[in-house]
Amino acid sequence: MAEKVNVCIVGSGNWGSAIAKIVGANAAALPEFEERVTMFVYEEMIDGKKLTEIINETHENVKYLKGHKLPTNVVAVPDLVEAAKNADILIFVVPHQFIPNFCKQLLGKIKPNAIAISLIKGFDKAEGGGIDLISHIITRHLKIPCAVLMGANLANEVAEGNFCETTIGCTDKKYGKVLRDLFQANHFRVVVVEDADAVEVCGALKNIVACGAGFVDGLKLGDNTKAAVIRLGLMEMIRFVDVFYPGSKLSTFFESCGVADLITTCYGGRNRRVSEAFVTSGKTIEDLEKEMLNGQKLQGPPTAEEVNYMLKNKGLEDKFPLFTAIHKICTNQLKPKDLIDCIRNHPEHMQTL
Ligand SMILES: NC(=O)C1=CN([C@@H]2O[C@H](COP(=O)(O)OP(=O)(O)OC[C@H]3O[C@@H](n4cnc5c(N)ncnc54)[C@H](O)[C@@H]3O)[C@@H](O)[C@H]2O)C=CC1
Ligand SMILES: O=C(CO)COP(=O)(O)O
Repeated sequence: MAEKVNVCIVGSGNWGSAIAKIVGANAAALPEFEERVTMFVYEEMIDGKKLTEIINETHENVKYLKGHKLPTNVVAVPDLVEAAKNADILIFVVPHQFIPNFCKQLLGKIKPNAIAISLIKGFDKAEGGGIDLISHIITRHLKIPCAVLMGANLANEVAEGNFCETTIGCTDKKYGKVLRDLFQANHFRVVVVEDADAVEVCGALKNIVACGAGFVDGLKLGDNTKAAVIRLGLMEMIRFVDVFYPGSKLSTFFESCGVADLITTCYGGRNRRVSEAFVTSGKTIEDLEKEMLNGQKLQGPPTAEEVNYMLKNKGLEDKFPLFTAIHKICTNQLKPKDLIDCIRNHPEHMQTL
């Protein structure tokens, strides 16, 4: 690591902006970091003015995190390579569907000894019928190590300064300290574990379950049904990690990235909210995303699609009936009311005595 560690935040949406509050404050306060933090902002016009200019003048991301001041040492940069080129630590925090394109743009343009950390929840479809973890895509394209940070971290609540926990998954212990220093705050407590793949998979999969929780809310089936969906979702998450990421630890599910993130997203997240409206309004998920989220992006429906792509290819759809039903509801192959029939005879109910 450089004498003064340079940090770049790649992304400036709802979570990107909330984490910029913490990272910016830590970079300003801690001697190991360079004070100036660059933040790549996907440029757009807001009432005739560039978003980067608004952020640099008012220190507020008025579109994605209204009402919160960013530290003045966080500098919005509209050019991705310009923002990232001097960074020793690259924090990736963009909706997951954009990451392959970002990696292409950064290839050969960053410091060769930089490290990355991904806050992105989602997968990408891989050739051969499987899926890729976002951190693996970053490492493969940019040839740098990539840790992950996932947890029960609804961005607006983190920005408010309400207490929460998070999990950093980092296979190389030597980066654990600098990453914890960069993210830890009084209200944002970091636990570092080595089981990085499982941490990342938890973060991605819970967004699918949150859609199921939203359907249950929209159908007004009550809290017991929602608890069943959350429990079966957790069991499918554990089975998924068991099947596709063997060697991972069950204990990882008890970190913030596991059960805690599953709960918070199934009660307070965007995926839940839009999925509820999908049932009650009869509109499409794409239309509701535009109407309700003002440019923010849903991760659950595309993640359900990516997971289904792999399960279908491997003939495993029936082993994951909840994930499968949620994907089929999102894509109108099933009606929301069919959800319960799909999970009534879940493999979890078939345990022999
Ligand atoms: N918002 C939250 O509460 C949390 C989000 N996350 C995860 O963090 C990741 C990023 O989420 P958010 O920061 O909330 O993003 P967001 O949902 O607010 O998405 C908007 C961002 O996408 C950018 N964008 C839109 N179109 C684009 C394009 N064509 N190319 C590149 N960028 C484009 C926008 O400029 C904006 O920065 C996601 O994987 C999400 O699951 C994780 C924890 C909490
Ligand atoms: O990941 C999140 C909380 O940890 C945010 O979930 P949503 O994208 O559903 O809002």
